[in-house]
Amino acid sequence: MTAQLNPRGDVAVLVPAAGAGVRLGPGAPKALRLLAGEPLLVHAVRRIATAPSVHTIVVAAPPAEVEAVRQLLAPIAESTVVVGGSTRQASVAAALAAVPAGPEIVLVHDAARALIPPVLVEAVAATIRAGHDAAIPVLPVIDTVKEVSADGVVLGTVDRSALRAVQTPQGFRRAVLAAAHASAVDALTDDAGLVEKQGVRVTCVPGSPYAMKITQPFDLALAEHLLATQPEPGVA
Ligand SMILES: Nc1ccn([C@@H]2O[C@H](COP(=O)(O)OP(=O)(O)OP(=O)(O)O)[C@@H](O)[C@H]2O)c(=O)n1
Ligand SMILES: C[C@](O)(CO)[C@H](O)COP(=O)(O)O
Repeated sequence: MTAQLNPRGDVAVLVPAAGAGVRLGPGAPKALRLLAGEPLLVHAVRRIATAPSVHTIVVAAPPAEVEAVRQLLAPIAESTVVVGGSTRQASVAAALAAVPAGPEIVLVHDAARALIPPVLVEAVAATIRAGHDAAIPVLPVIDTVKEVSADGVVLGTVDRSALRAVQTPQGFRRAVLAAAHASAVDALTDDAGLVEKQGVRVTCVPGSPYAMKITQPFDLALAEHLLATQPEPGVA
């Protein structure tokens, strides 16, 4: 049954899903690759739609797949599907432009992070609601990190105590994200990077291992295993 979003919710979630998935190997665009028999995008949107604050979902789809994505998501959740861009940043900008008047909190969530726990959506949104301009989920870096030269020689060991691995959903006050995209010059890998360039303070919240990004074949295998053996508590 199609999930109805909360008409009194204050959160719009943008889902960039237009990437090719080159690192996953040959095949369909990554958001349409199957995980436990369903496209990654379906997993992500179904979980986002479960979060009680979500008012709007806008998906940026691969240009050749816009109609297919509309049909795919119709039975899952109310959503708007727009044409994605040639970079992640362009896809987010296209989705942002389609957010209707109303939600003042905007989250950006990668379709590639298909196992997103709805509680993480709520935690990031709550941080913005509490008065922060921008919030990102992070995890500690658990490996020793080295700086290495182009020819593979160690230059030094980095102090990892201040390093964090960054996930999505990244959350913003709507006006802050809009201003950052309007002023963007270079393509950056995440939206927090754009608002940092505007001098905006970005607050960290605890991330989740389930919000892992499916990038390489190993990640897809891991996600399959997690779904089969250790599904996130509270997620069907
Ligand atoms: N032009 C693009 C590129 C990426 N994305 C989205 O941004 C998210 C994060 O990107 P990543 O996981 O790195 O996906 P790809 O760019 O598809 O990966 P690759 O670099 O392996 O091709 C993904 O949900 C992807 O679909 C997008 O909407 N538009
Ligand atoms: C937004 C992101 O998922 C945060 O970790 C990441 O920056 C996407 O970048 P990628 O280079 O496309 O993996």
